Amino acid sequence: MSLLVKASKAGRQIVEVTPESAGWTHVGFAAHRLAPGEAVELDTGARELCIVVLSGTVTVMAGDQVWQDIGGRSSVFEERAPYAVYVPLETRVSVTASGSAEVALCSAPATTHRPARLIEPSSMARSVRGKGANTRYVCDILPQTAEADGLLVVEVVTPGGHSSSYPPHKHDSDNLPEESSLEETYYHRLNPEQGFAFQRVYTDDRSLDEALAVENHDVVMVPRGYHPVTVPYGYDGYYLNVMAGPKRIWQFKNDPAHDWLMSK
Ligand SMILES: O=C(O)C[C@@H](O)[C@H](O)C(=O)CO
Repeated sequence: MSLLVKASKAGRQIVEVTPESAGWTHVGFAAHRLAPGEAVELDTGARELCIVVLSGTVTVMAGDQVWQDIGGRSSVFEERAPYAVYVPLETRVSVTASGSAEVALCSAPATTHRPARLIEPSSMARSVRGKGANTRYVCDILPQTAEADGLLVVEVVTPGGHSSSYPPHKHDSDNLPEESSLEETYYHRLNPEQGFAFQRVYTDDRSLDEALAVENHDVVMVPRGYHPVTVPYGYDGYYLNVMAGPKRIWQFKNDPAHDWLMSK
């Protein structure tokens, strides 16, 4: 099975990964393009959900709570954090677009009945990582310091000609404090949209070693292994990461072969 999930060019649902389709246990991801007035409705069931308003403006209803006209980014490449909503398990949800909108639905198994909440852009830490052609821009949407059962959500902009998730790192061994075990999805966007990027997913023994050409809206599933990204000159890359695993801690290990880059 390829780790690349191609996006649908038309229709409301752009792409979807479920634990069943991925053959794993925790992470669920879907992206939807909504026309004005169009809605996506669901019941969270046994999962918690983080709705990320990637672009446009939407109204979110979760149980008896409503957040009217949240969002406002014209594109994921606009230099500002998104609005997001955390929704606990067993909750009826609707997301209705005010104008054209793109939303991400990020989910993981949950057991705690905590209140639904708006996650304001002002509460999200934005940081710059790396140097030179490894510089990238990170926004922590639902980090491990924020309440949730299992979900971690982060977005990253990689300028054209740069690498990110690099030096290559992995988090596939439940071996804290050295490393945690987290499944992960990458929802890729390119600007301009005809661009492409590359992501490699590989393990130390190379029993898994896939080099994937990703286009706008494609998802890469990372069940295990190192997972660096490079974006060619002329195009900027964006991805939204969803991670979850047995413990809600992001503790990664760099590939020893490339760890020297940290002190370059
Ligand atoms: O540092 C980066 O370039 C982004 C990565 O941390 C990315 O969020 C990831 O790989 C998470 O495991």
